[in-house]
Amino acid sequence: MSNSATESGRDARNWLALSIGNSRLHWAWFQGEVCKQVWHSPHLDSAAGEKLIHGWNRGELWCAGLESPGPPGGEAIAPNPPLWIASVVPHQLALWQSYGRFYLITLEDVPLLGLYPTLGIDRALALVGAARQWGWPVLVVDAGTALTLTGADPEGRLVGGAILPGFGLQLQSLTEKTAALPPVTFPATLPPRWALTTPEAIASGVIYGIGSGVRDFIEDWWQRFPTSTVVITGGGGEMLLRYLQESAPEMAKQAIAMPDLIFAGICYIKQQQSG
Ligand SMILES: Nc1ncnc2c1ncn2[C@@H]1O[C@H](COP(=O)(O)OP(=O)(O)OP(=O)(O)O)[C@@H](O)[C@H]1O
Ligand SMILES: CC(C)(CO)[C@@H](O)C(=O)NCCC(=O)O
Ligand SMILES: [K+]
Repeated sequence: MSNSATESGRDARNWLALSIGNSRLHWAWFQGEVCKQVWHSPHLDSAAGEKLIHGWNRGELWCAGLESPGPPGGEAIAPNPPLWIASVVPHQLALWQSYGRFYLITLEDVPLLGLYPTLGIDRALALVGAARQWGWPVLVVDAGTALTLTGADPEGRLVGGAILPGFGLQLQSLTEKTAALPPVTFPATLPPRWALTTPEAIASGVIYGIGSGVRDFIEDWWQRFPTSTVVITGGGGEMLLRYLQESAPEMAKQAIAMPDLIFAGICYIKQQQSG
């Protein structure tokens, strides 16, 4: 095979996945089924989105001339990549609809039994992404802006789940709705449970509060499905695992961290649709 044929073969297999979350955009660059790179960017305004699409349409390397979004290191990506999108934020979705190779993933595309119509597509995709690797039954804990638990039974039927404010949102709401509580940045390590400063007391309340809640949900899940895999994902996933390692080491050993779980789900759906 000539060099250029190899090149174009590789380029044809290039595609992008975009998961539009409530706080950020999550991007992945794929070649076929191989995820080459994952990165995150802020939500874009329409000018930034149009600039990016304009570049793609002109056949420019997709990240050319843009500071964001673009993969760290700025590796070359083929022009006009198909863009597979999952969104839980309608106004951010509108931006991408003018792009010619735009594919929107909806609940109808997800082969999961017992779905309810307003279930978040991110939750559905995380579930099938986890099951593809670990099988059913499976429980996904996604520590994003909202923290969600989503479980499915041995037949791949949604059992249900729960939604609560995530780490960042809990910290932020305390600051915003009280007079005396200062902004607290997300700590890198577990705070002391019995804190003697205000910032640590806030961090303790939020982290041990969320952590023990999640632990209780997992215990309940294992009562129902003792062999189920538990997968932890989302920006707050590391903190959650740190909590479990300290407070419930046996549980932590059995929990699997998959930071890029949503992309496993998107890749699976794309494959199904591409035949
Ligand atoms: N350095 C950090 N500062 C603040 N929050 C952090 C930090 N690291 C992790 N987090 C936590 O992770 C969350 C971000 O996780 P993730 O990237 O999954 O979600 P997101 O982008 O906020 O959410 P979504 O996907 O819902 O937009 C924050 O809301 C917070 O709970
Ligand atoms: C819960 C979030 C915000 C998590 O990203 C998202 O999945 C969503 O908007 N869900 C819709 C409601 C539901 O899942 O029942
Ligand atoms: K979210």
